[in-house]
Amino acid sequence: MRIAVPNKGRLHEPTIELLERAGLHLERTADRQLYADTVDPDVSILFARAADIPEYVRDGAADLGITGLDQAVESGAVVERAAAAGSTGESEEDTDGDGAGGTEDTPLVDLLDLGYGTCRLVLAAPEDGEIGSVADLEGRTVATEFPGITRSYFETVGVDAEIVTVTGATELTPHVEMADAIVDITSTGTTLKVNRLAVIDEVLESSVRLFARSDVVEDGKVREVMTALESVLAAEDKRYLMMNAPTAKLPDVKDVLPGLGGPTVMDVEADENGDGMVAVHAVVDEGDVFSTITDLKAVGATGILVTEIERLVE
Ligand SMILES: Nc1ncnc2c1ncn2[C@@H]1O[C@H](COP(=O)(O)OP(=O)(O)OP(=O)(O)O)[C@@H](O)[C@H]1O
Ligand SMILES: O=P(O)(O)OC[C@H]1O[C@H](OP(=O)(O)OP(=O)(O)O)[C@H](O)[C@@H]1O
Ligand SMILES: [Mg+2]
Repeated sequence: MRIAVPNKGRLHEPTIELLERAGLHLERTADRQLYADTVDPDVSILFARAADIPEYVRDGAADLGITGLDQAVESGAVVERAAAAGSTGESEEDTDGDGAGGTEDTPLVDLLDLGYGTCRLVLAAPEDGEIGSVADLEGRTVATEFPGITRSYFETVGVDAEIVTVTGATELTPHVEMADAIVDITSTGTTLKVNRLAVIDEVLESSVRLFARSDVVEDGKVREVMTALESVLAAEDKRYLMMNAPTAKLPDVKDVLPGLGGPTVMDVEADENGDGMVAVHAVVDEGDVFSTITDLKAVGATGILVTEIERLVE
């Protein structure tokens, strides 16, 4: 089974890190290699441009792909969100398949939101300029790296604008009379601000997803990879707490722990006075750690350890 992942750009490093944390260690010898084996003999990695990954998956060159939702929609694919159990669910976003000129009806299934590369595709125009709403763009020019999504957006809002395709530095185009507005990615908003551009409308919300072709969604290996990635995401905002407590205080300790299920309790040697002691382990939300520790100390827990969790399979 092959997974296509970004070969460069801002999505490359976090994607490799995620695969590693999921236990799919890459075995590669040189940088810029196009292909890598993993510790699992049945899983290999293809490195491709983020924009090409949807096509690799649709064509069957890869079974899974990791890239931005914006790239999947721009590829012209119909993007379906996976239902919880894995069967294909409803269509998401404005992905009627003709958006970016795609003709084939091969859906891409959005299996998992991987939680990074979070950004918005927005329509923006110079601050204090003539363009204050999308209607002002009738007969005007819009520059973008996403011509398919942009064309589809203008069709939906019923405004006839000319689309100019650029491959980068889109924010510059309104200032050199190439375009009256742009459709581009924003996350912190810094680039728009520096270029004195104001957001007029939101076109698409995006983040990095795990995509599959619909015919491989139920495949056992695909499920395994998905579970491994999910286990990393599930562990991210959890911490593992370990502590000792007098056996007599165990009910109080249990009351304080908002853990996943009940805590694990083990007998340990009695203290110097011969009183019974237990070791208690529990998984708690990262956001609860601070207050939980205060409460645990108050009920007599000692030797409290907090550690990160690599993966959590529920
Ligand atoms: N500022 C941003 N914040 C969050 N996510 C972003 C941002 N810019 C881009 N992305 C996401 O990353 C994807 C790829 O963008 P990136 O610029 O890294 O790749 P690229 O354009 O193919 O690479 P390069 O620009 O080096 O050729 C985008 O499609 C989008 O999903
Ligand atoms: O809202 P911000 O945080 O400022 O991010 C937005 C910028 O990030 C992306 O560019 P990128 O850094 O990928 O450069 P690129 O144009 O070379 O792809 C995007 O094209 C915007 O220009
Ligand atoms: Mg970029």
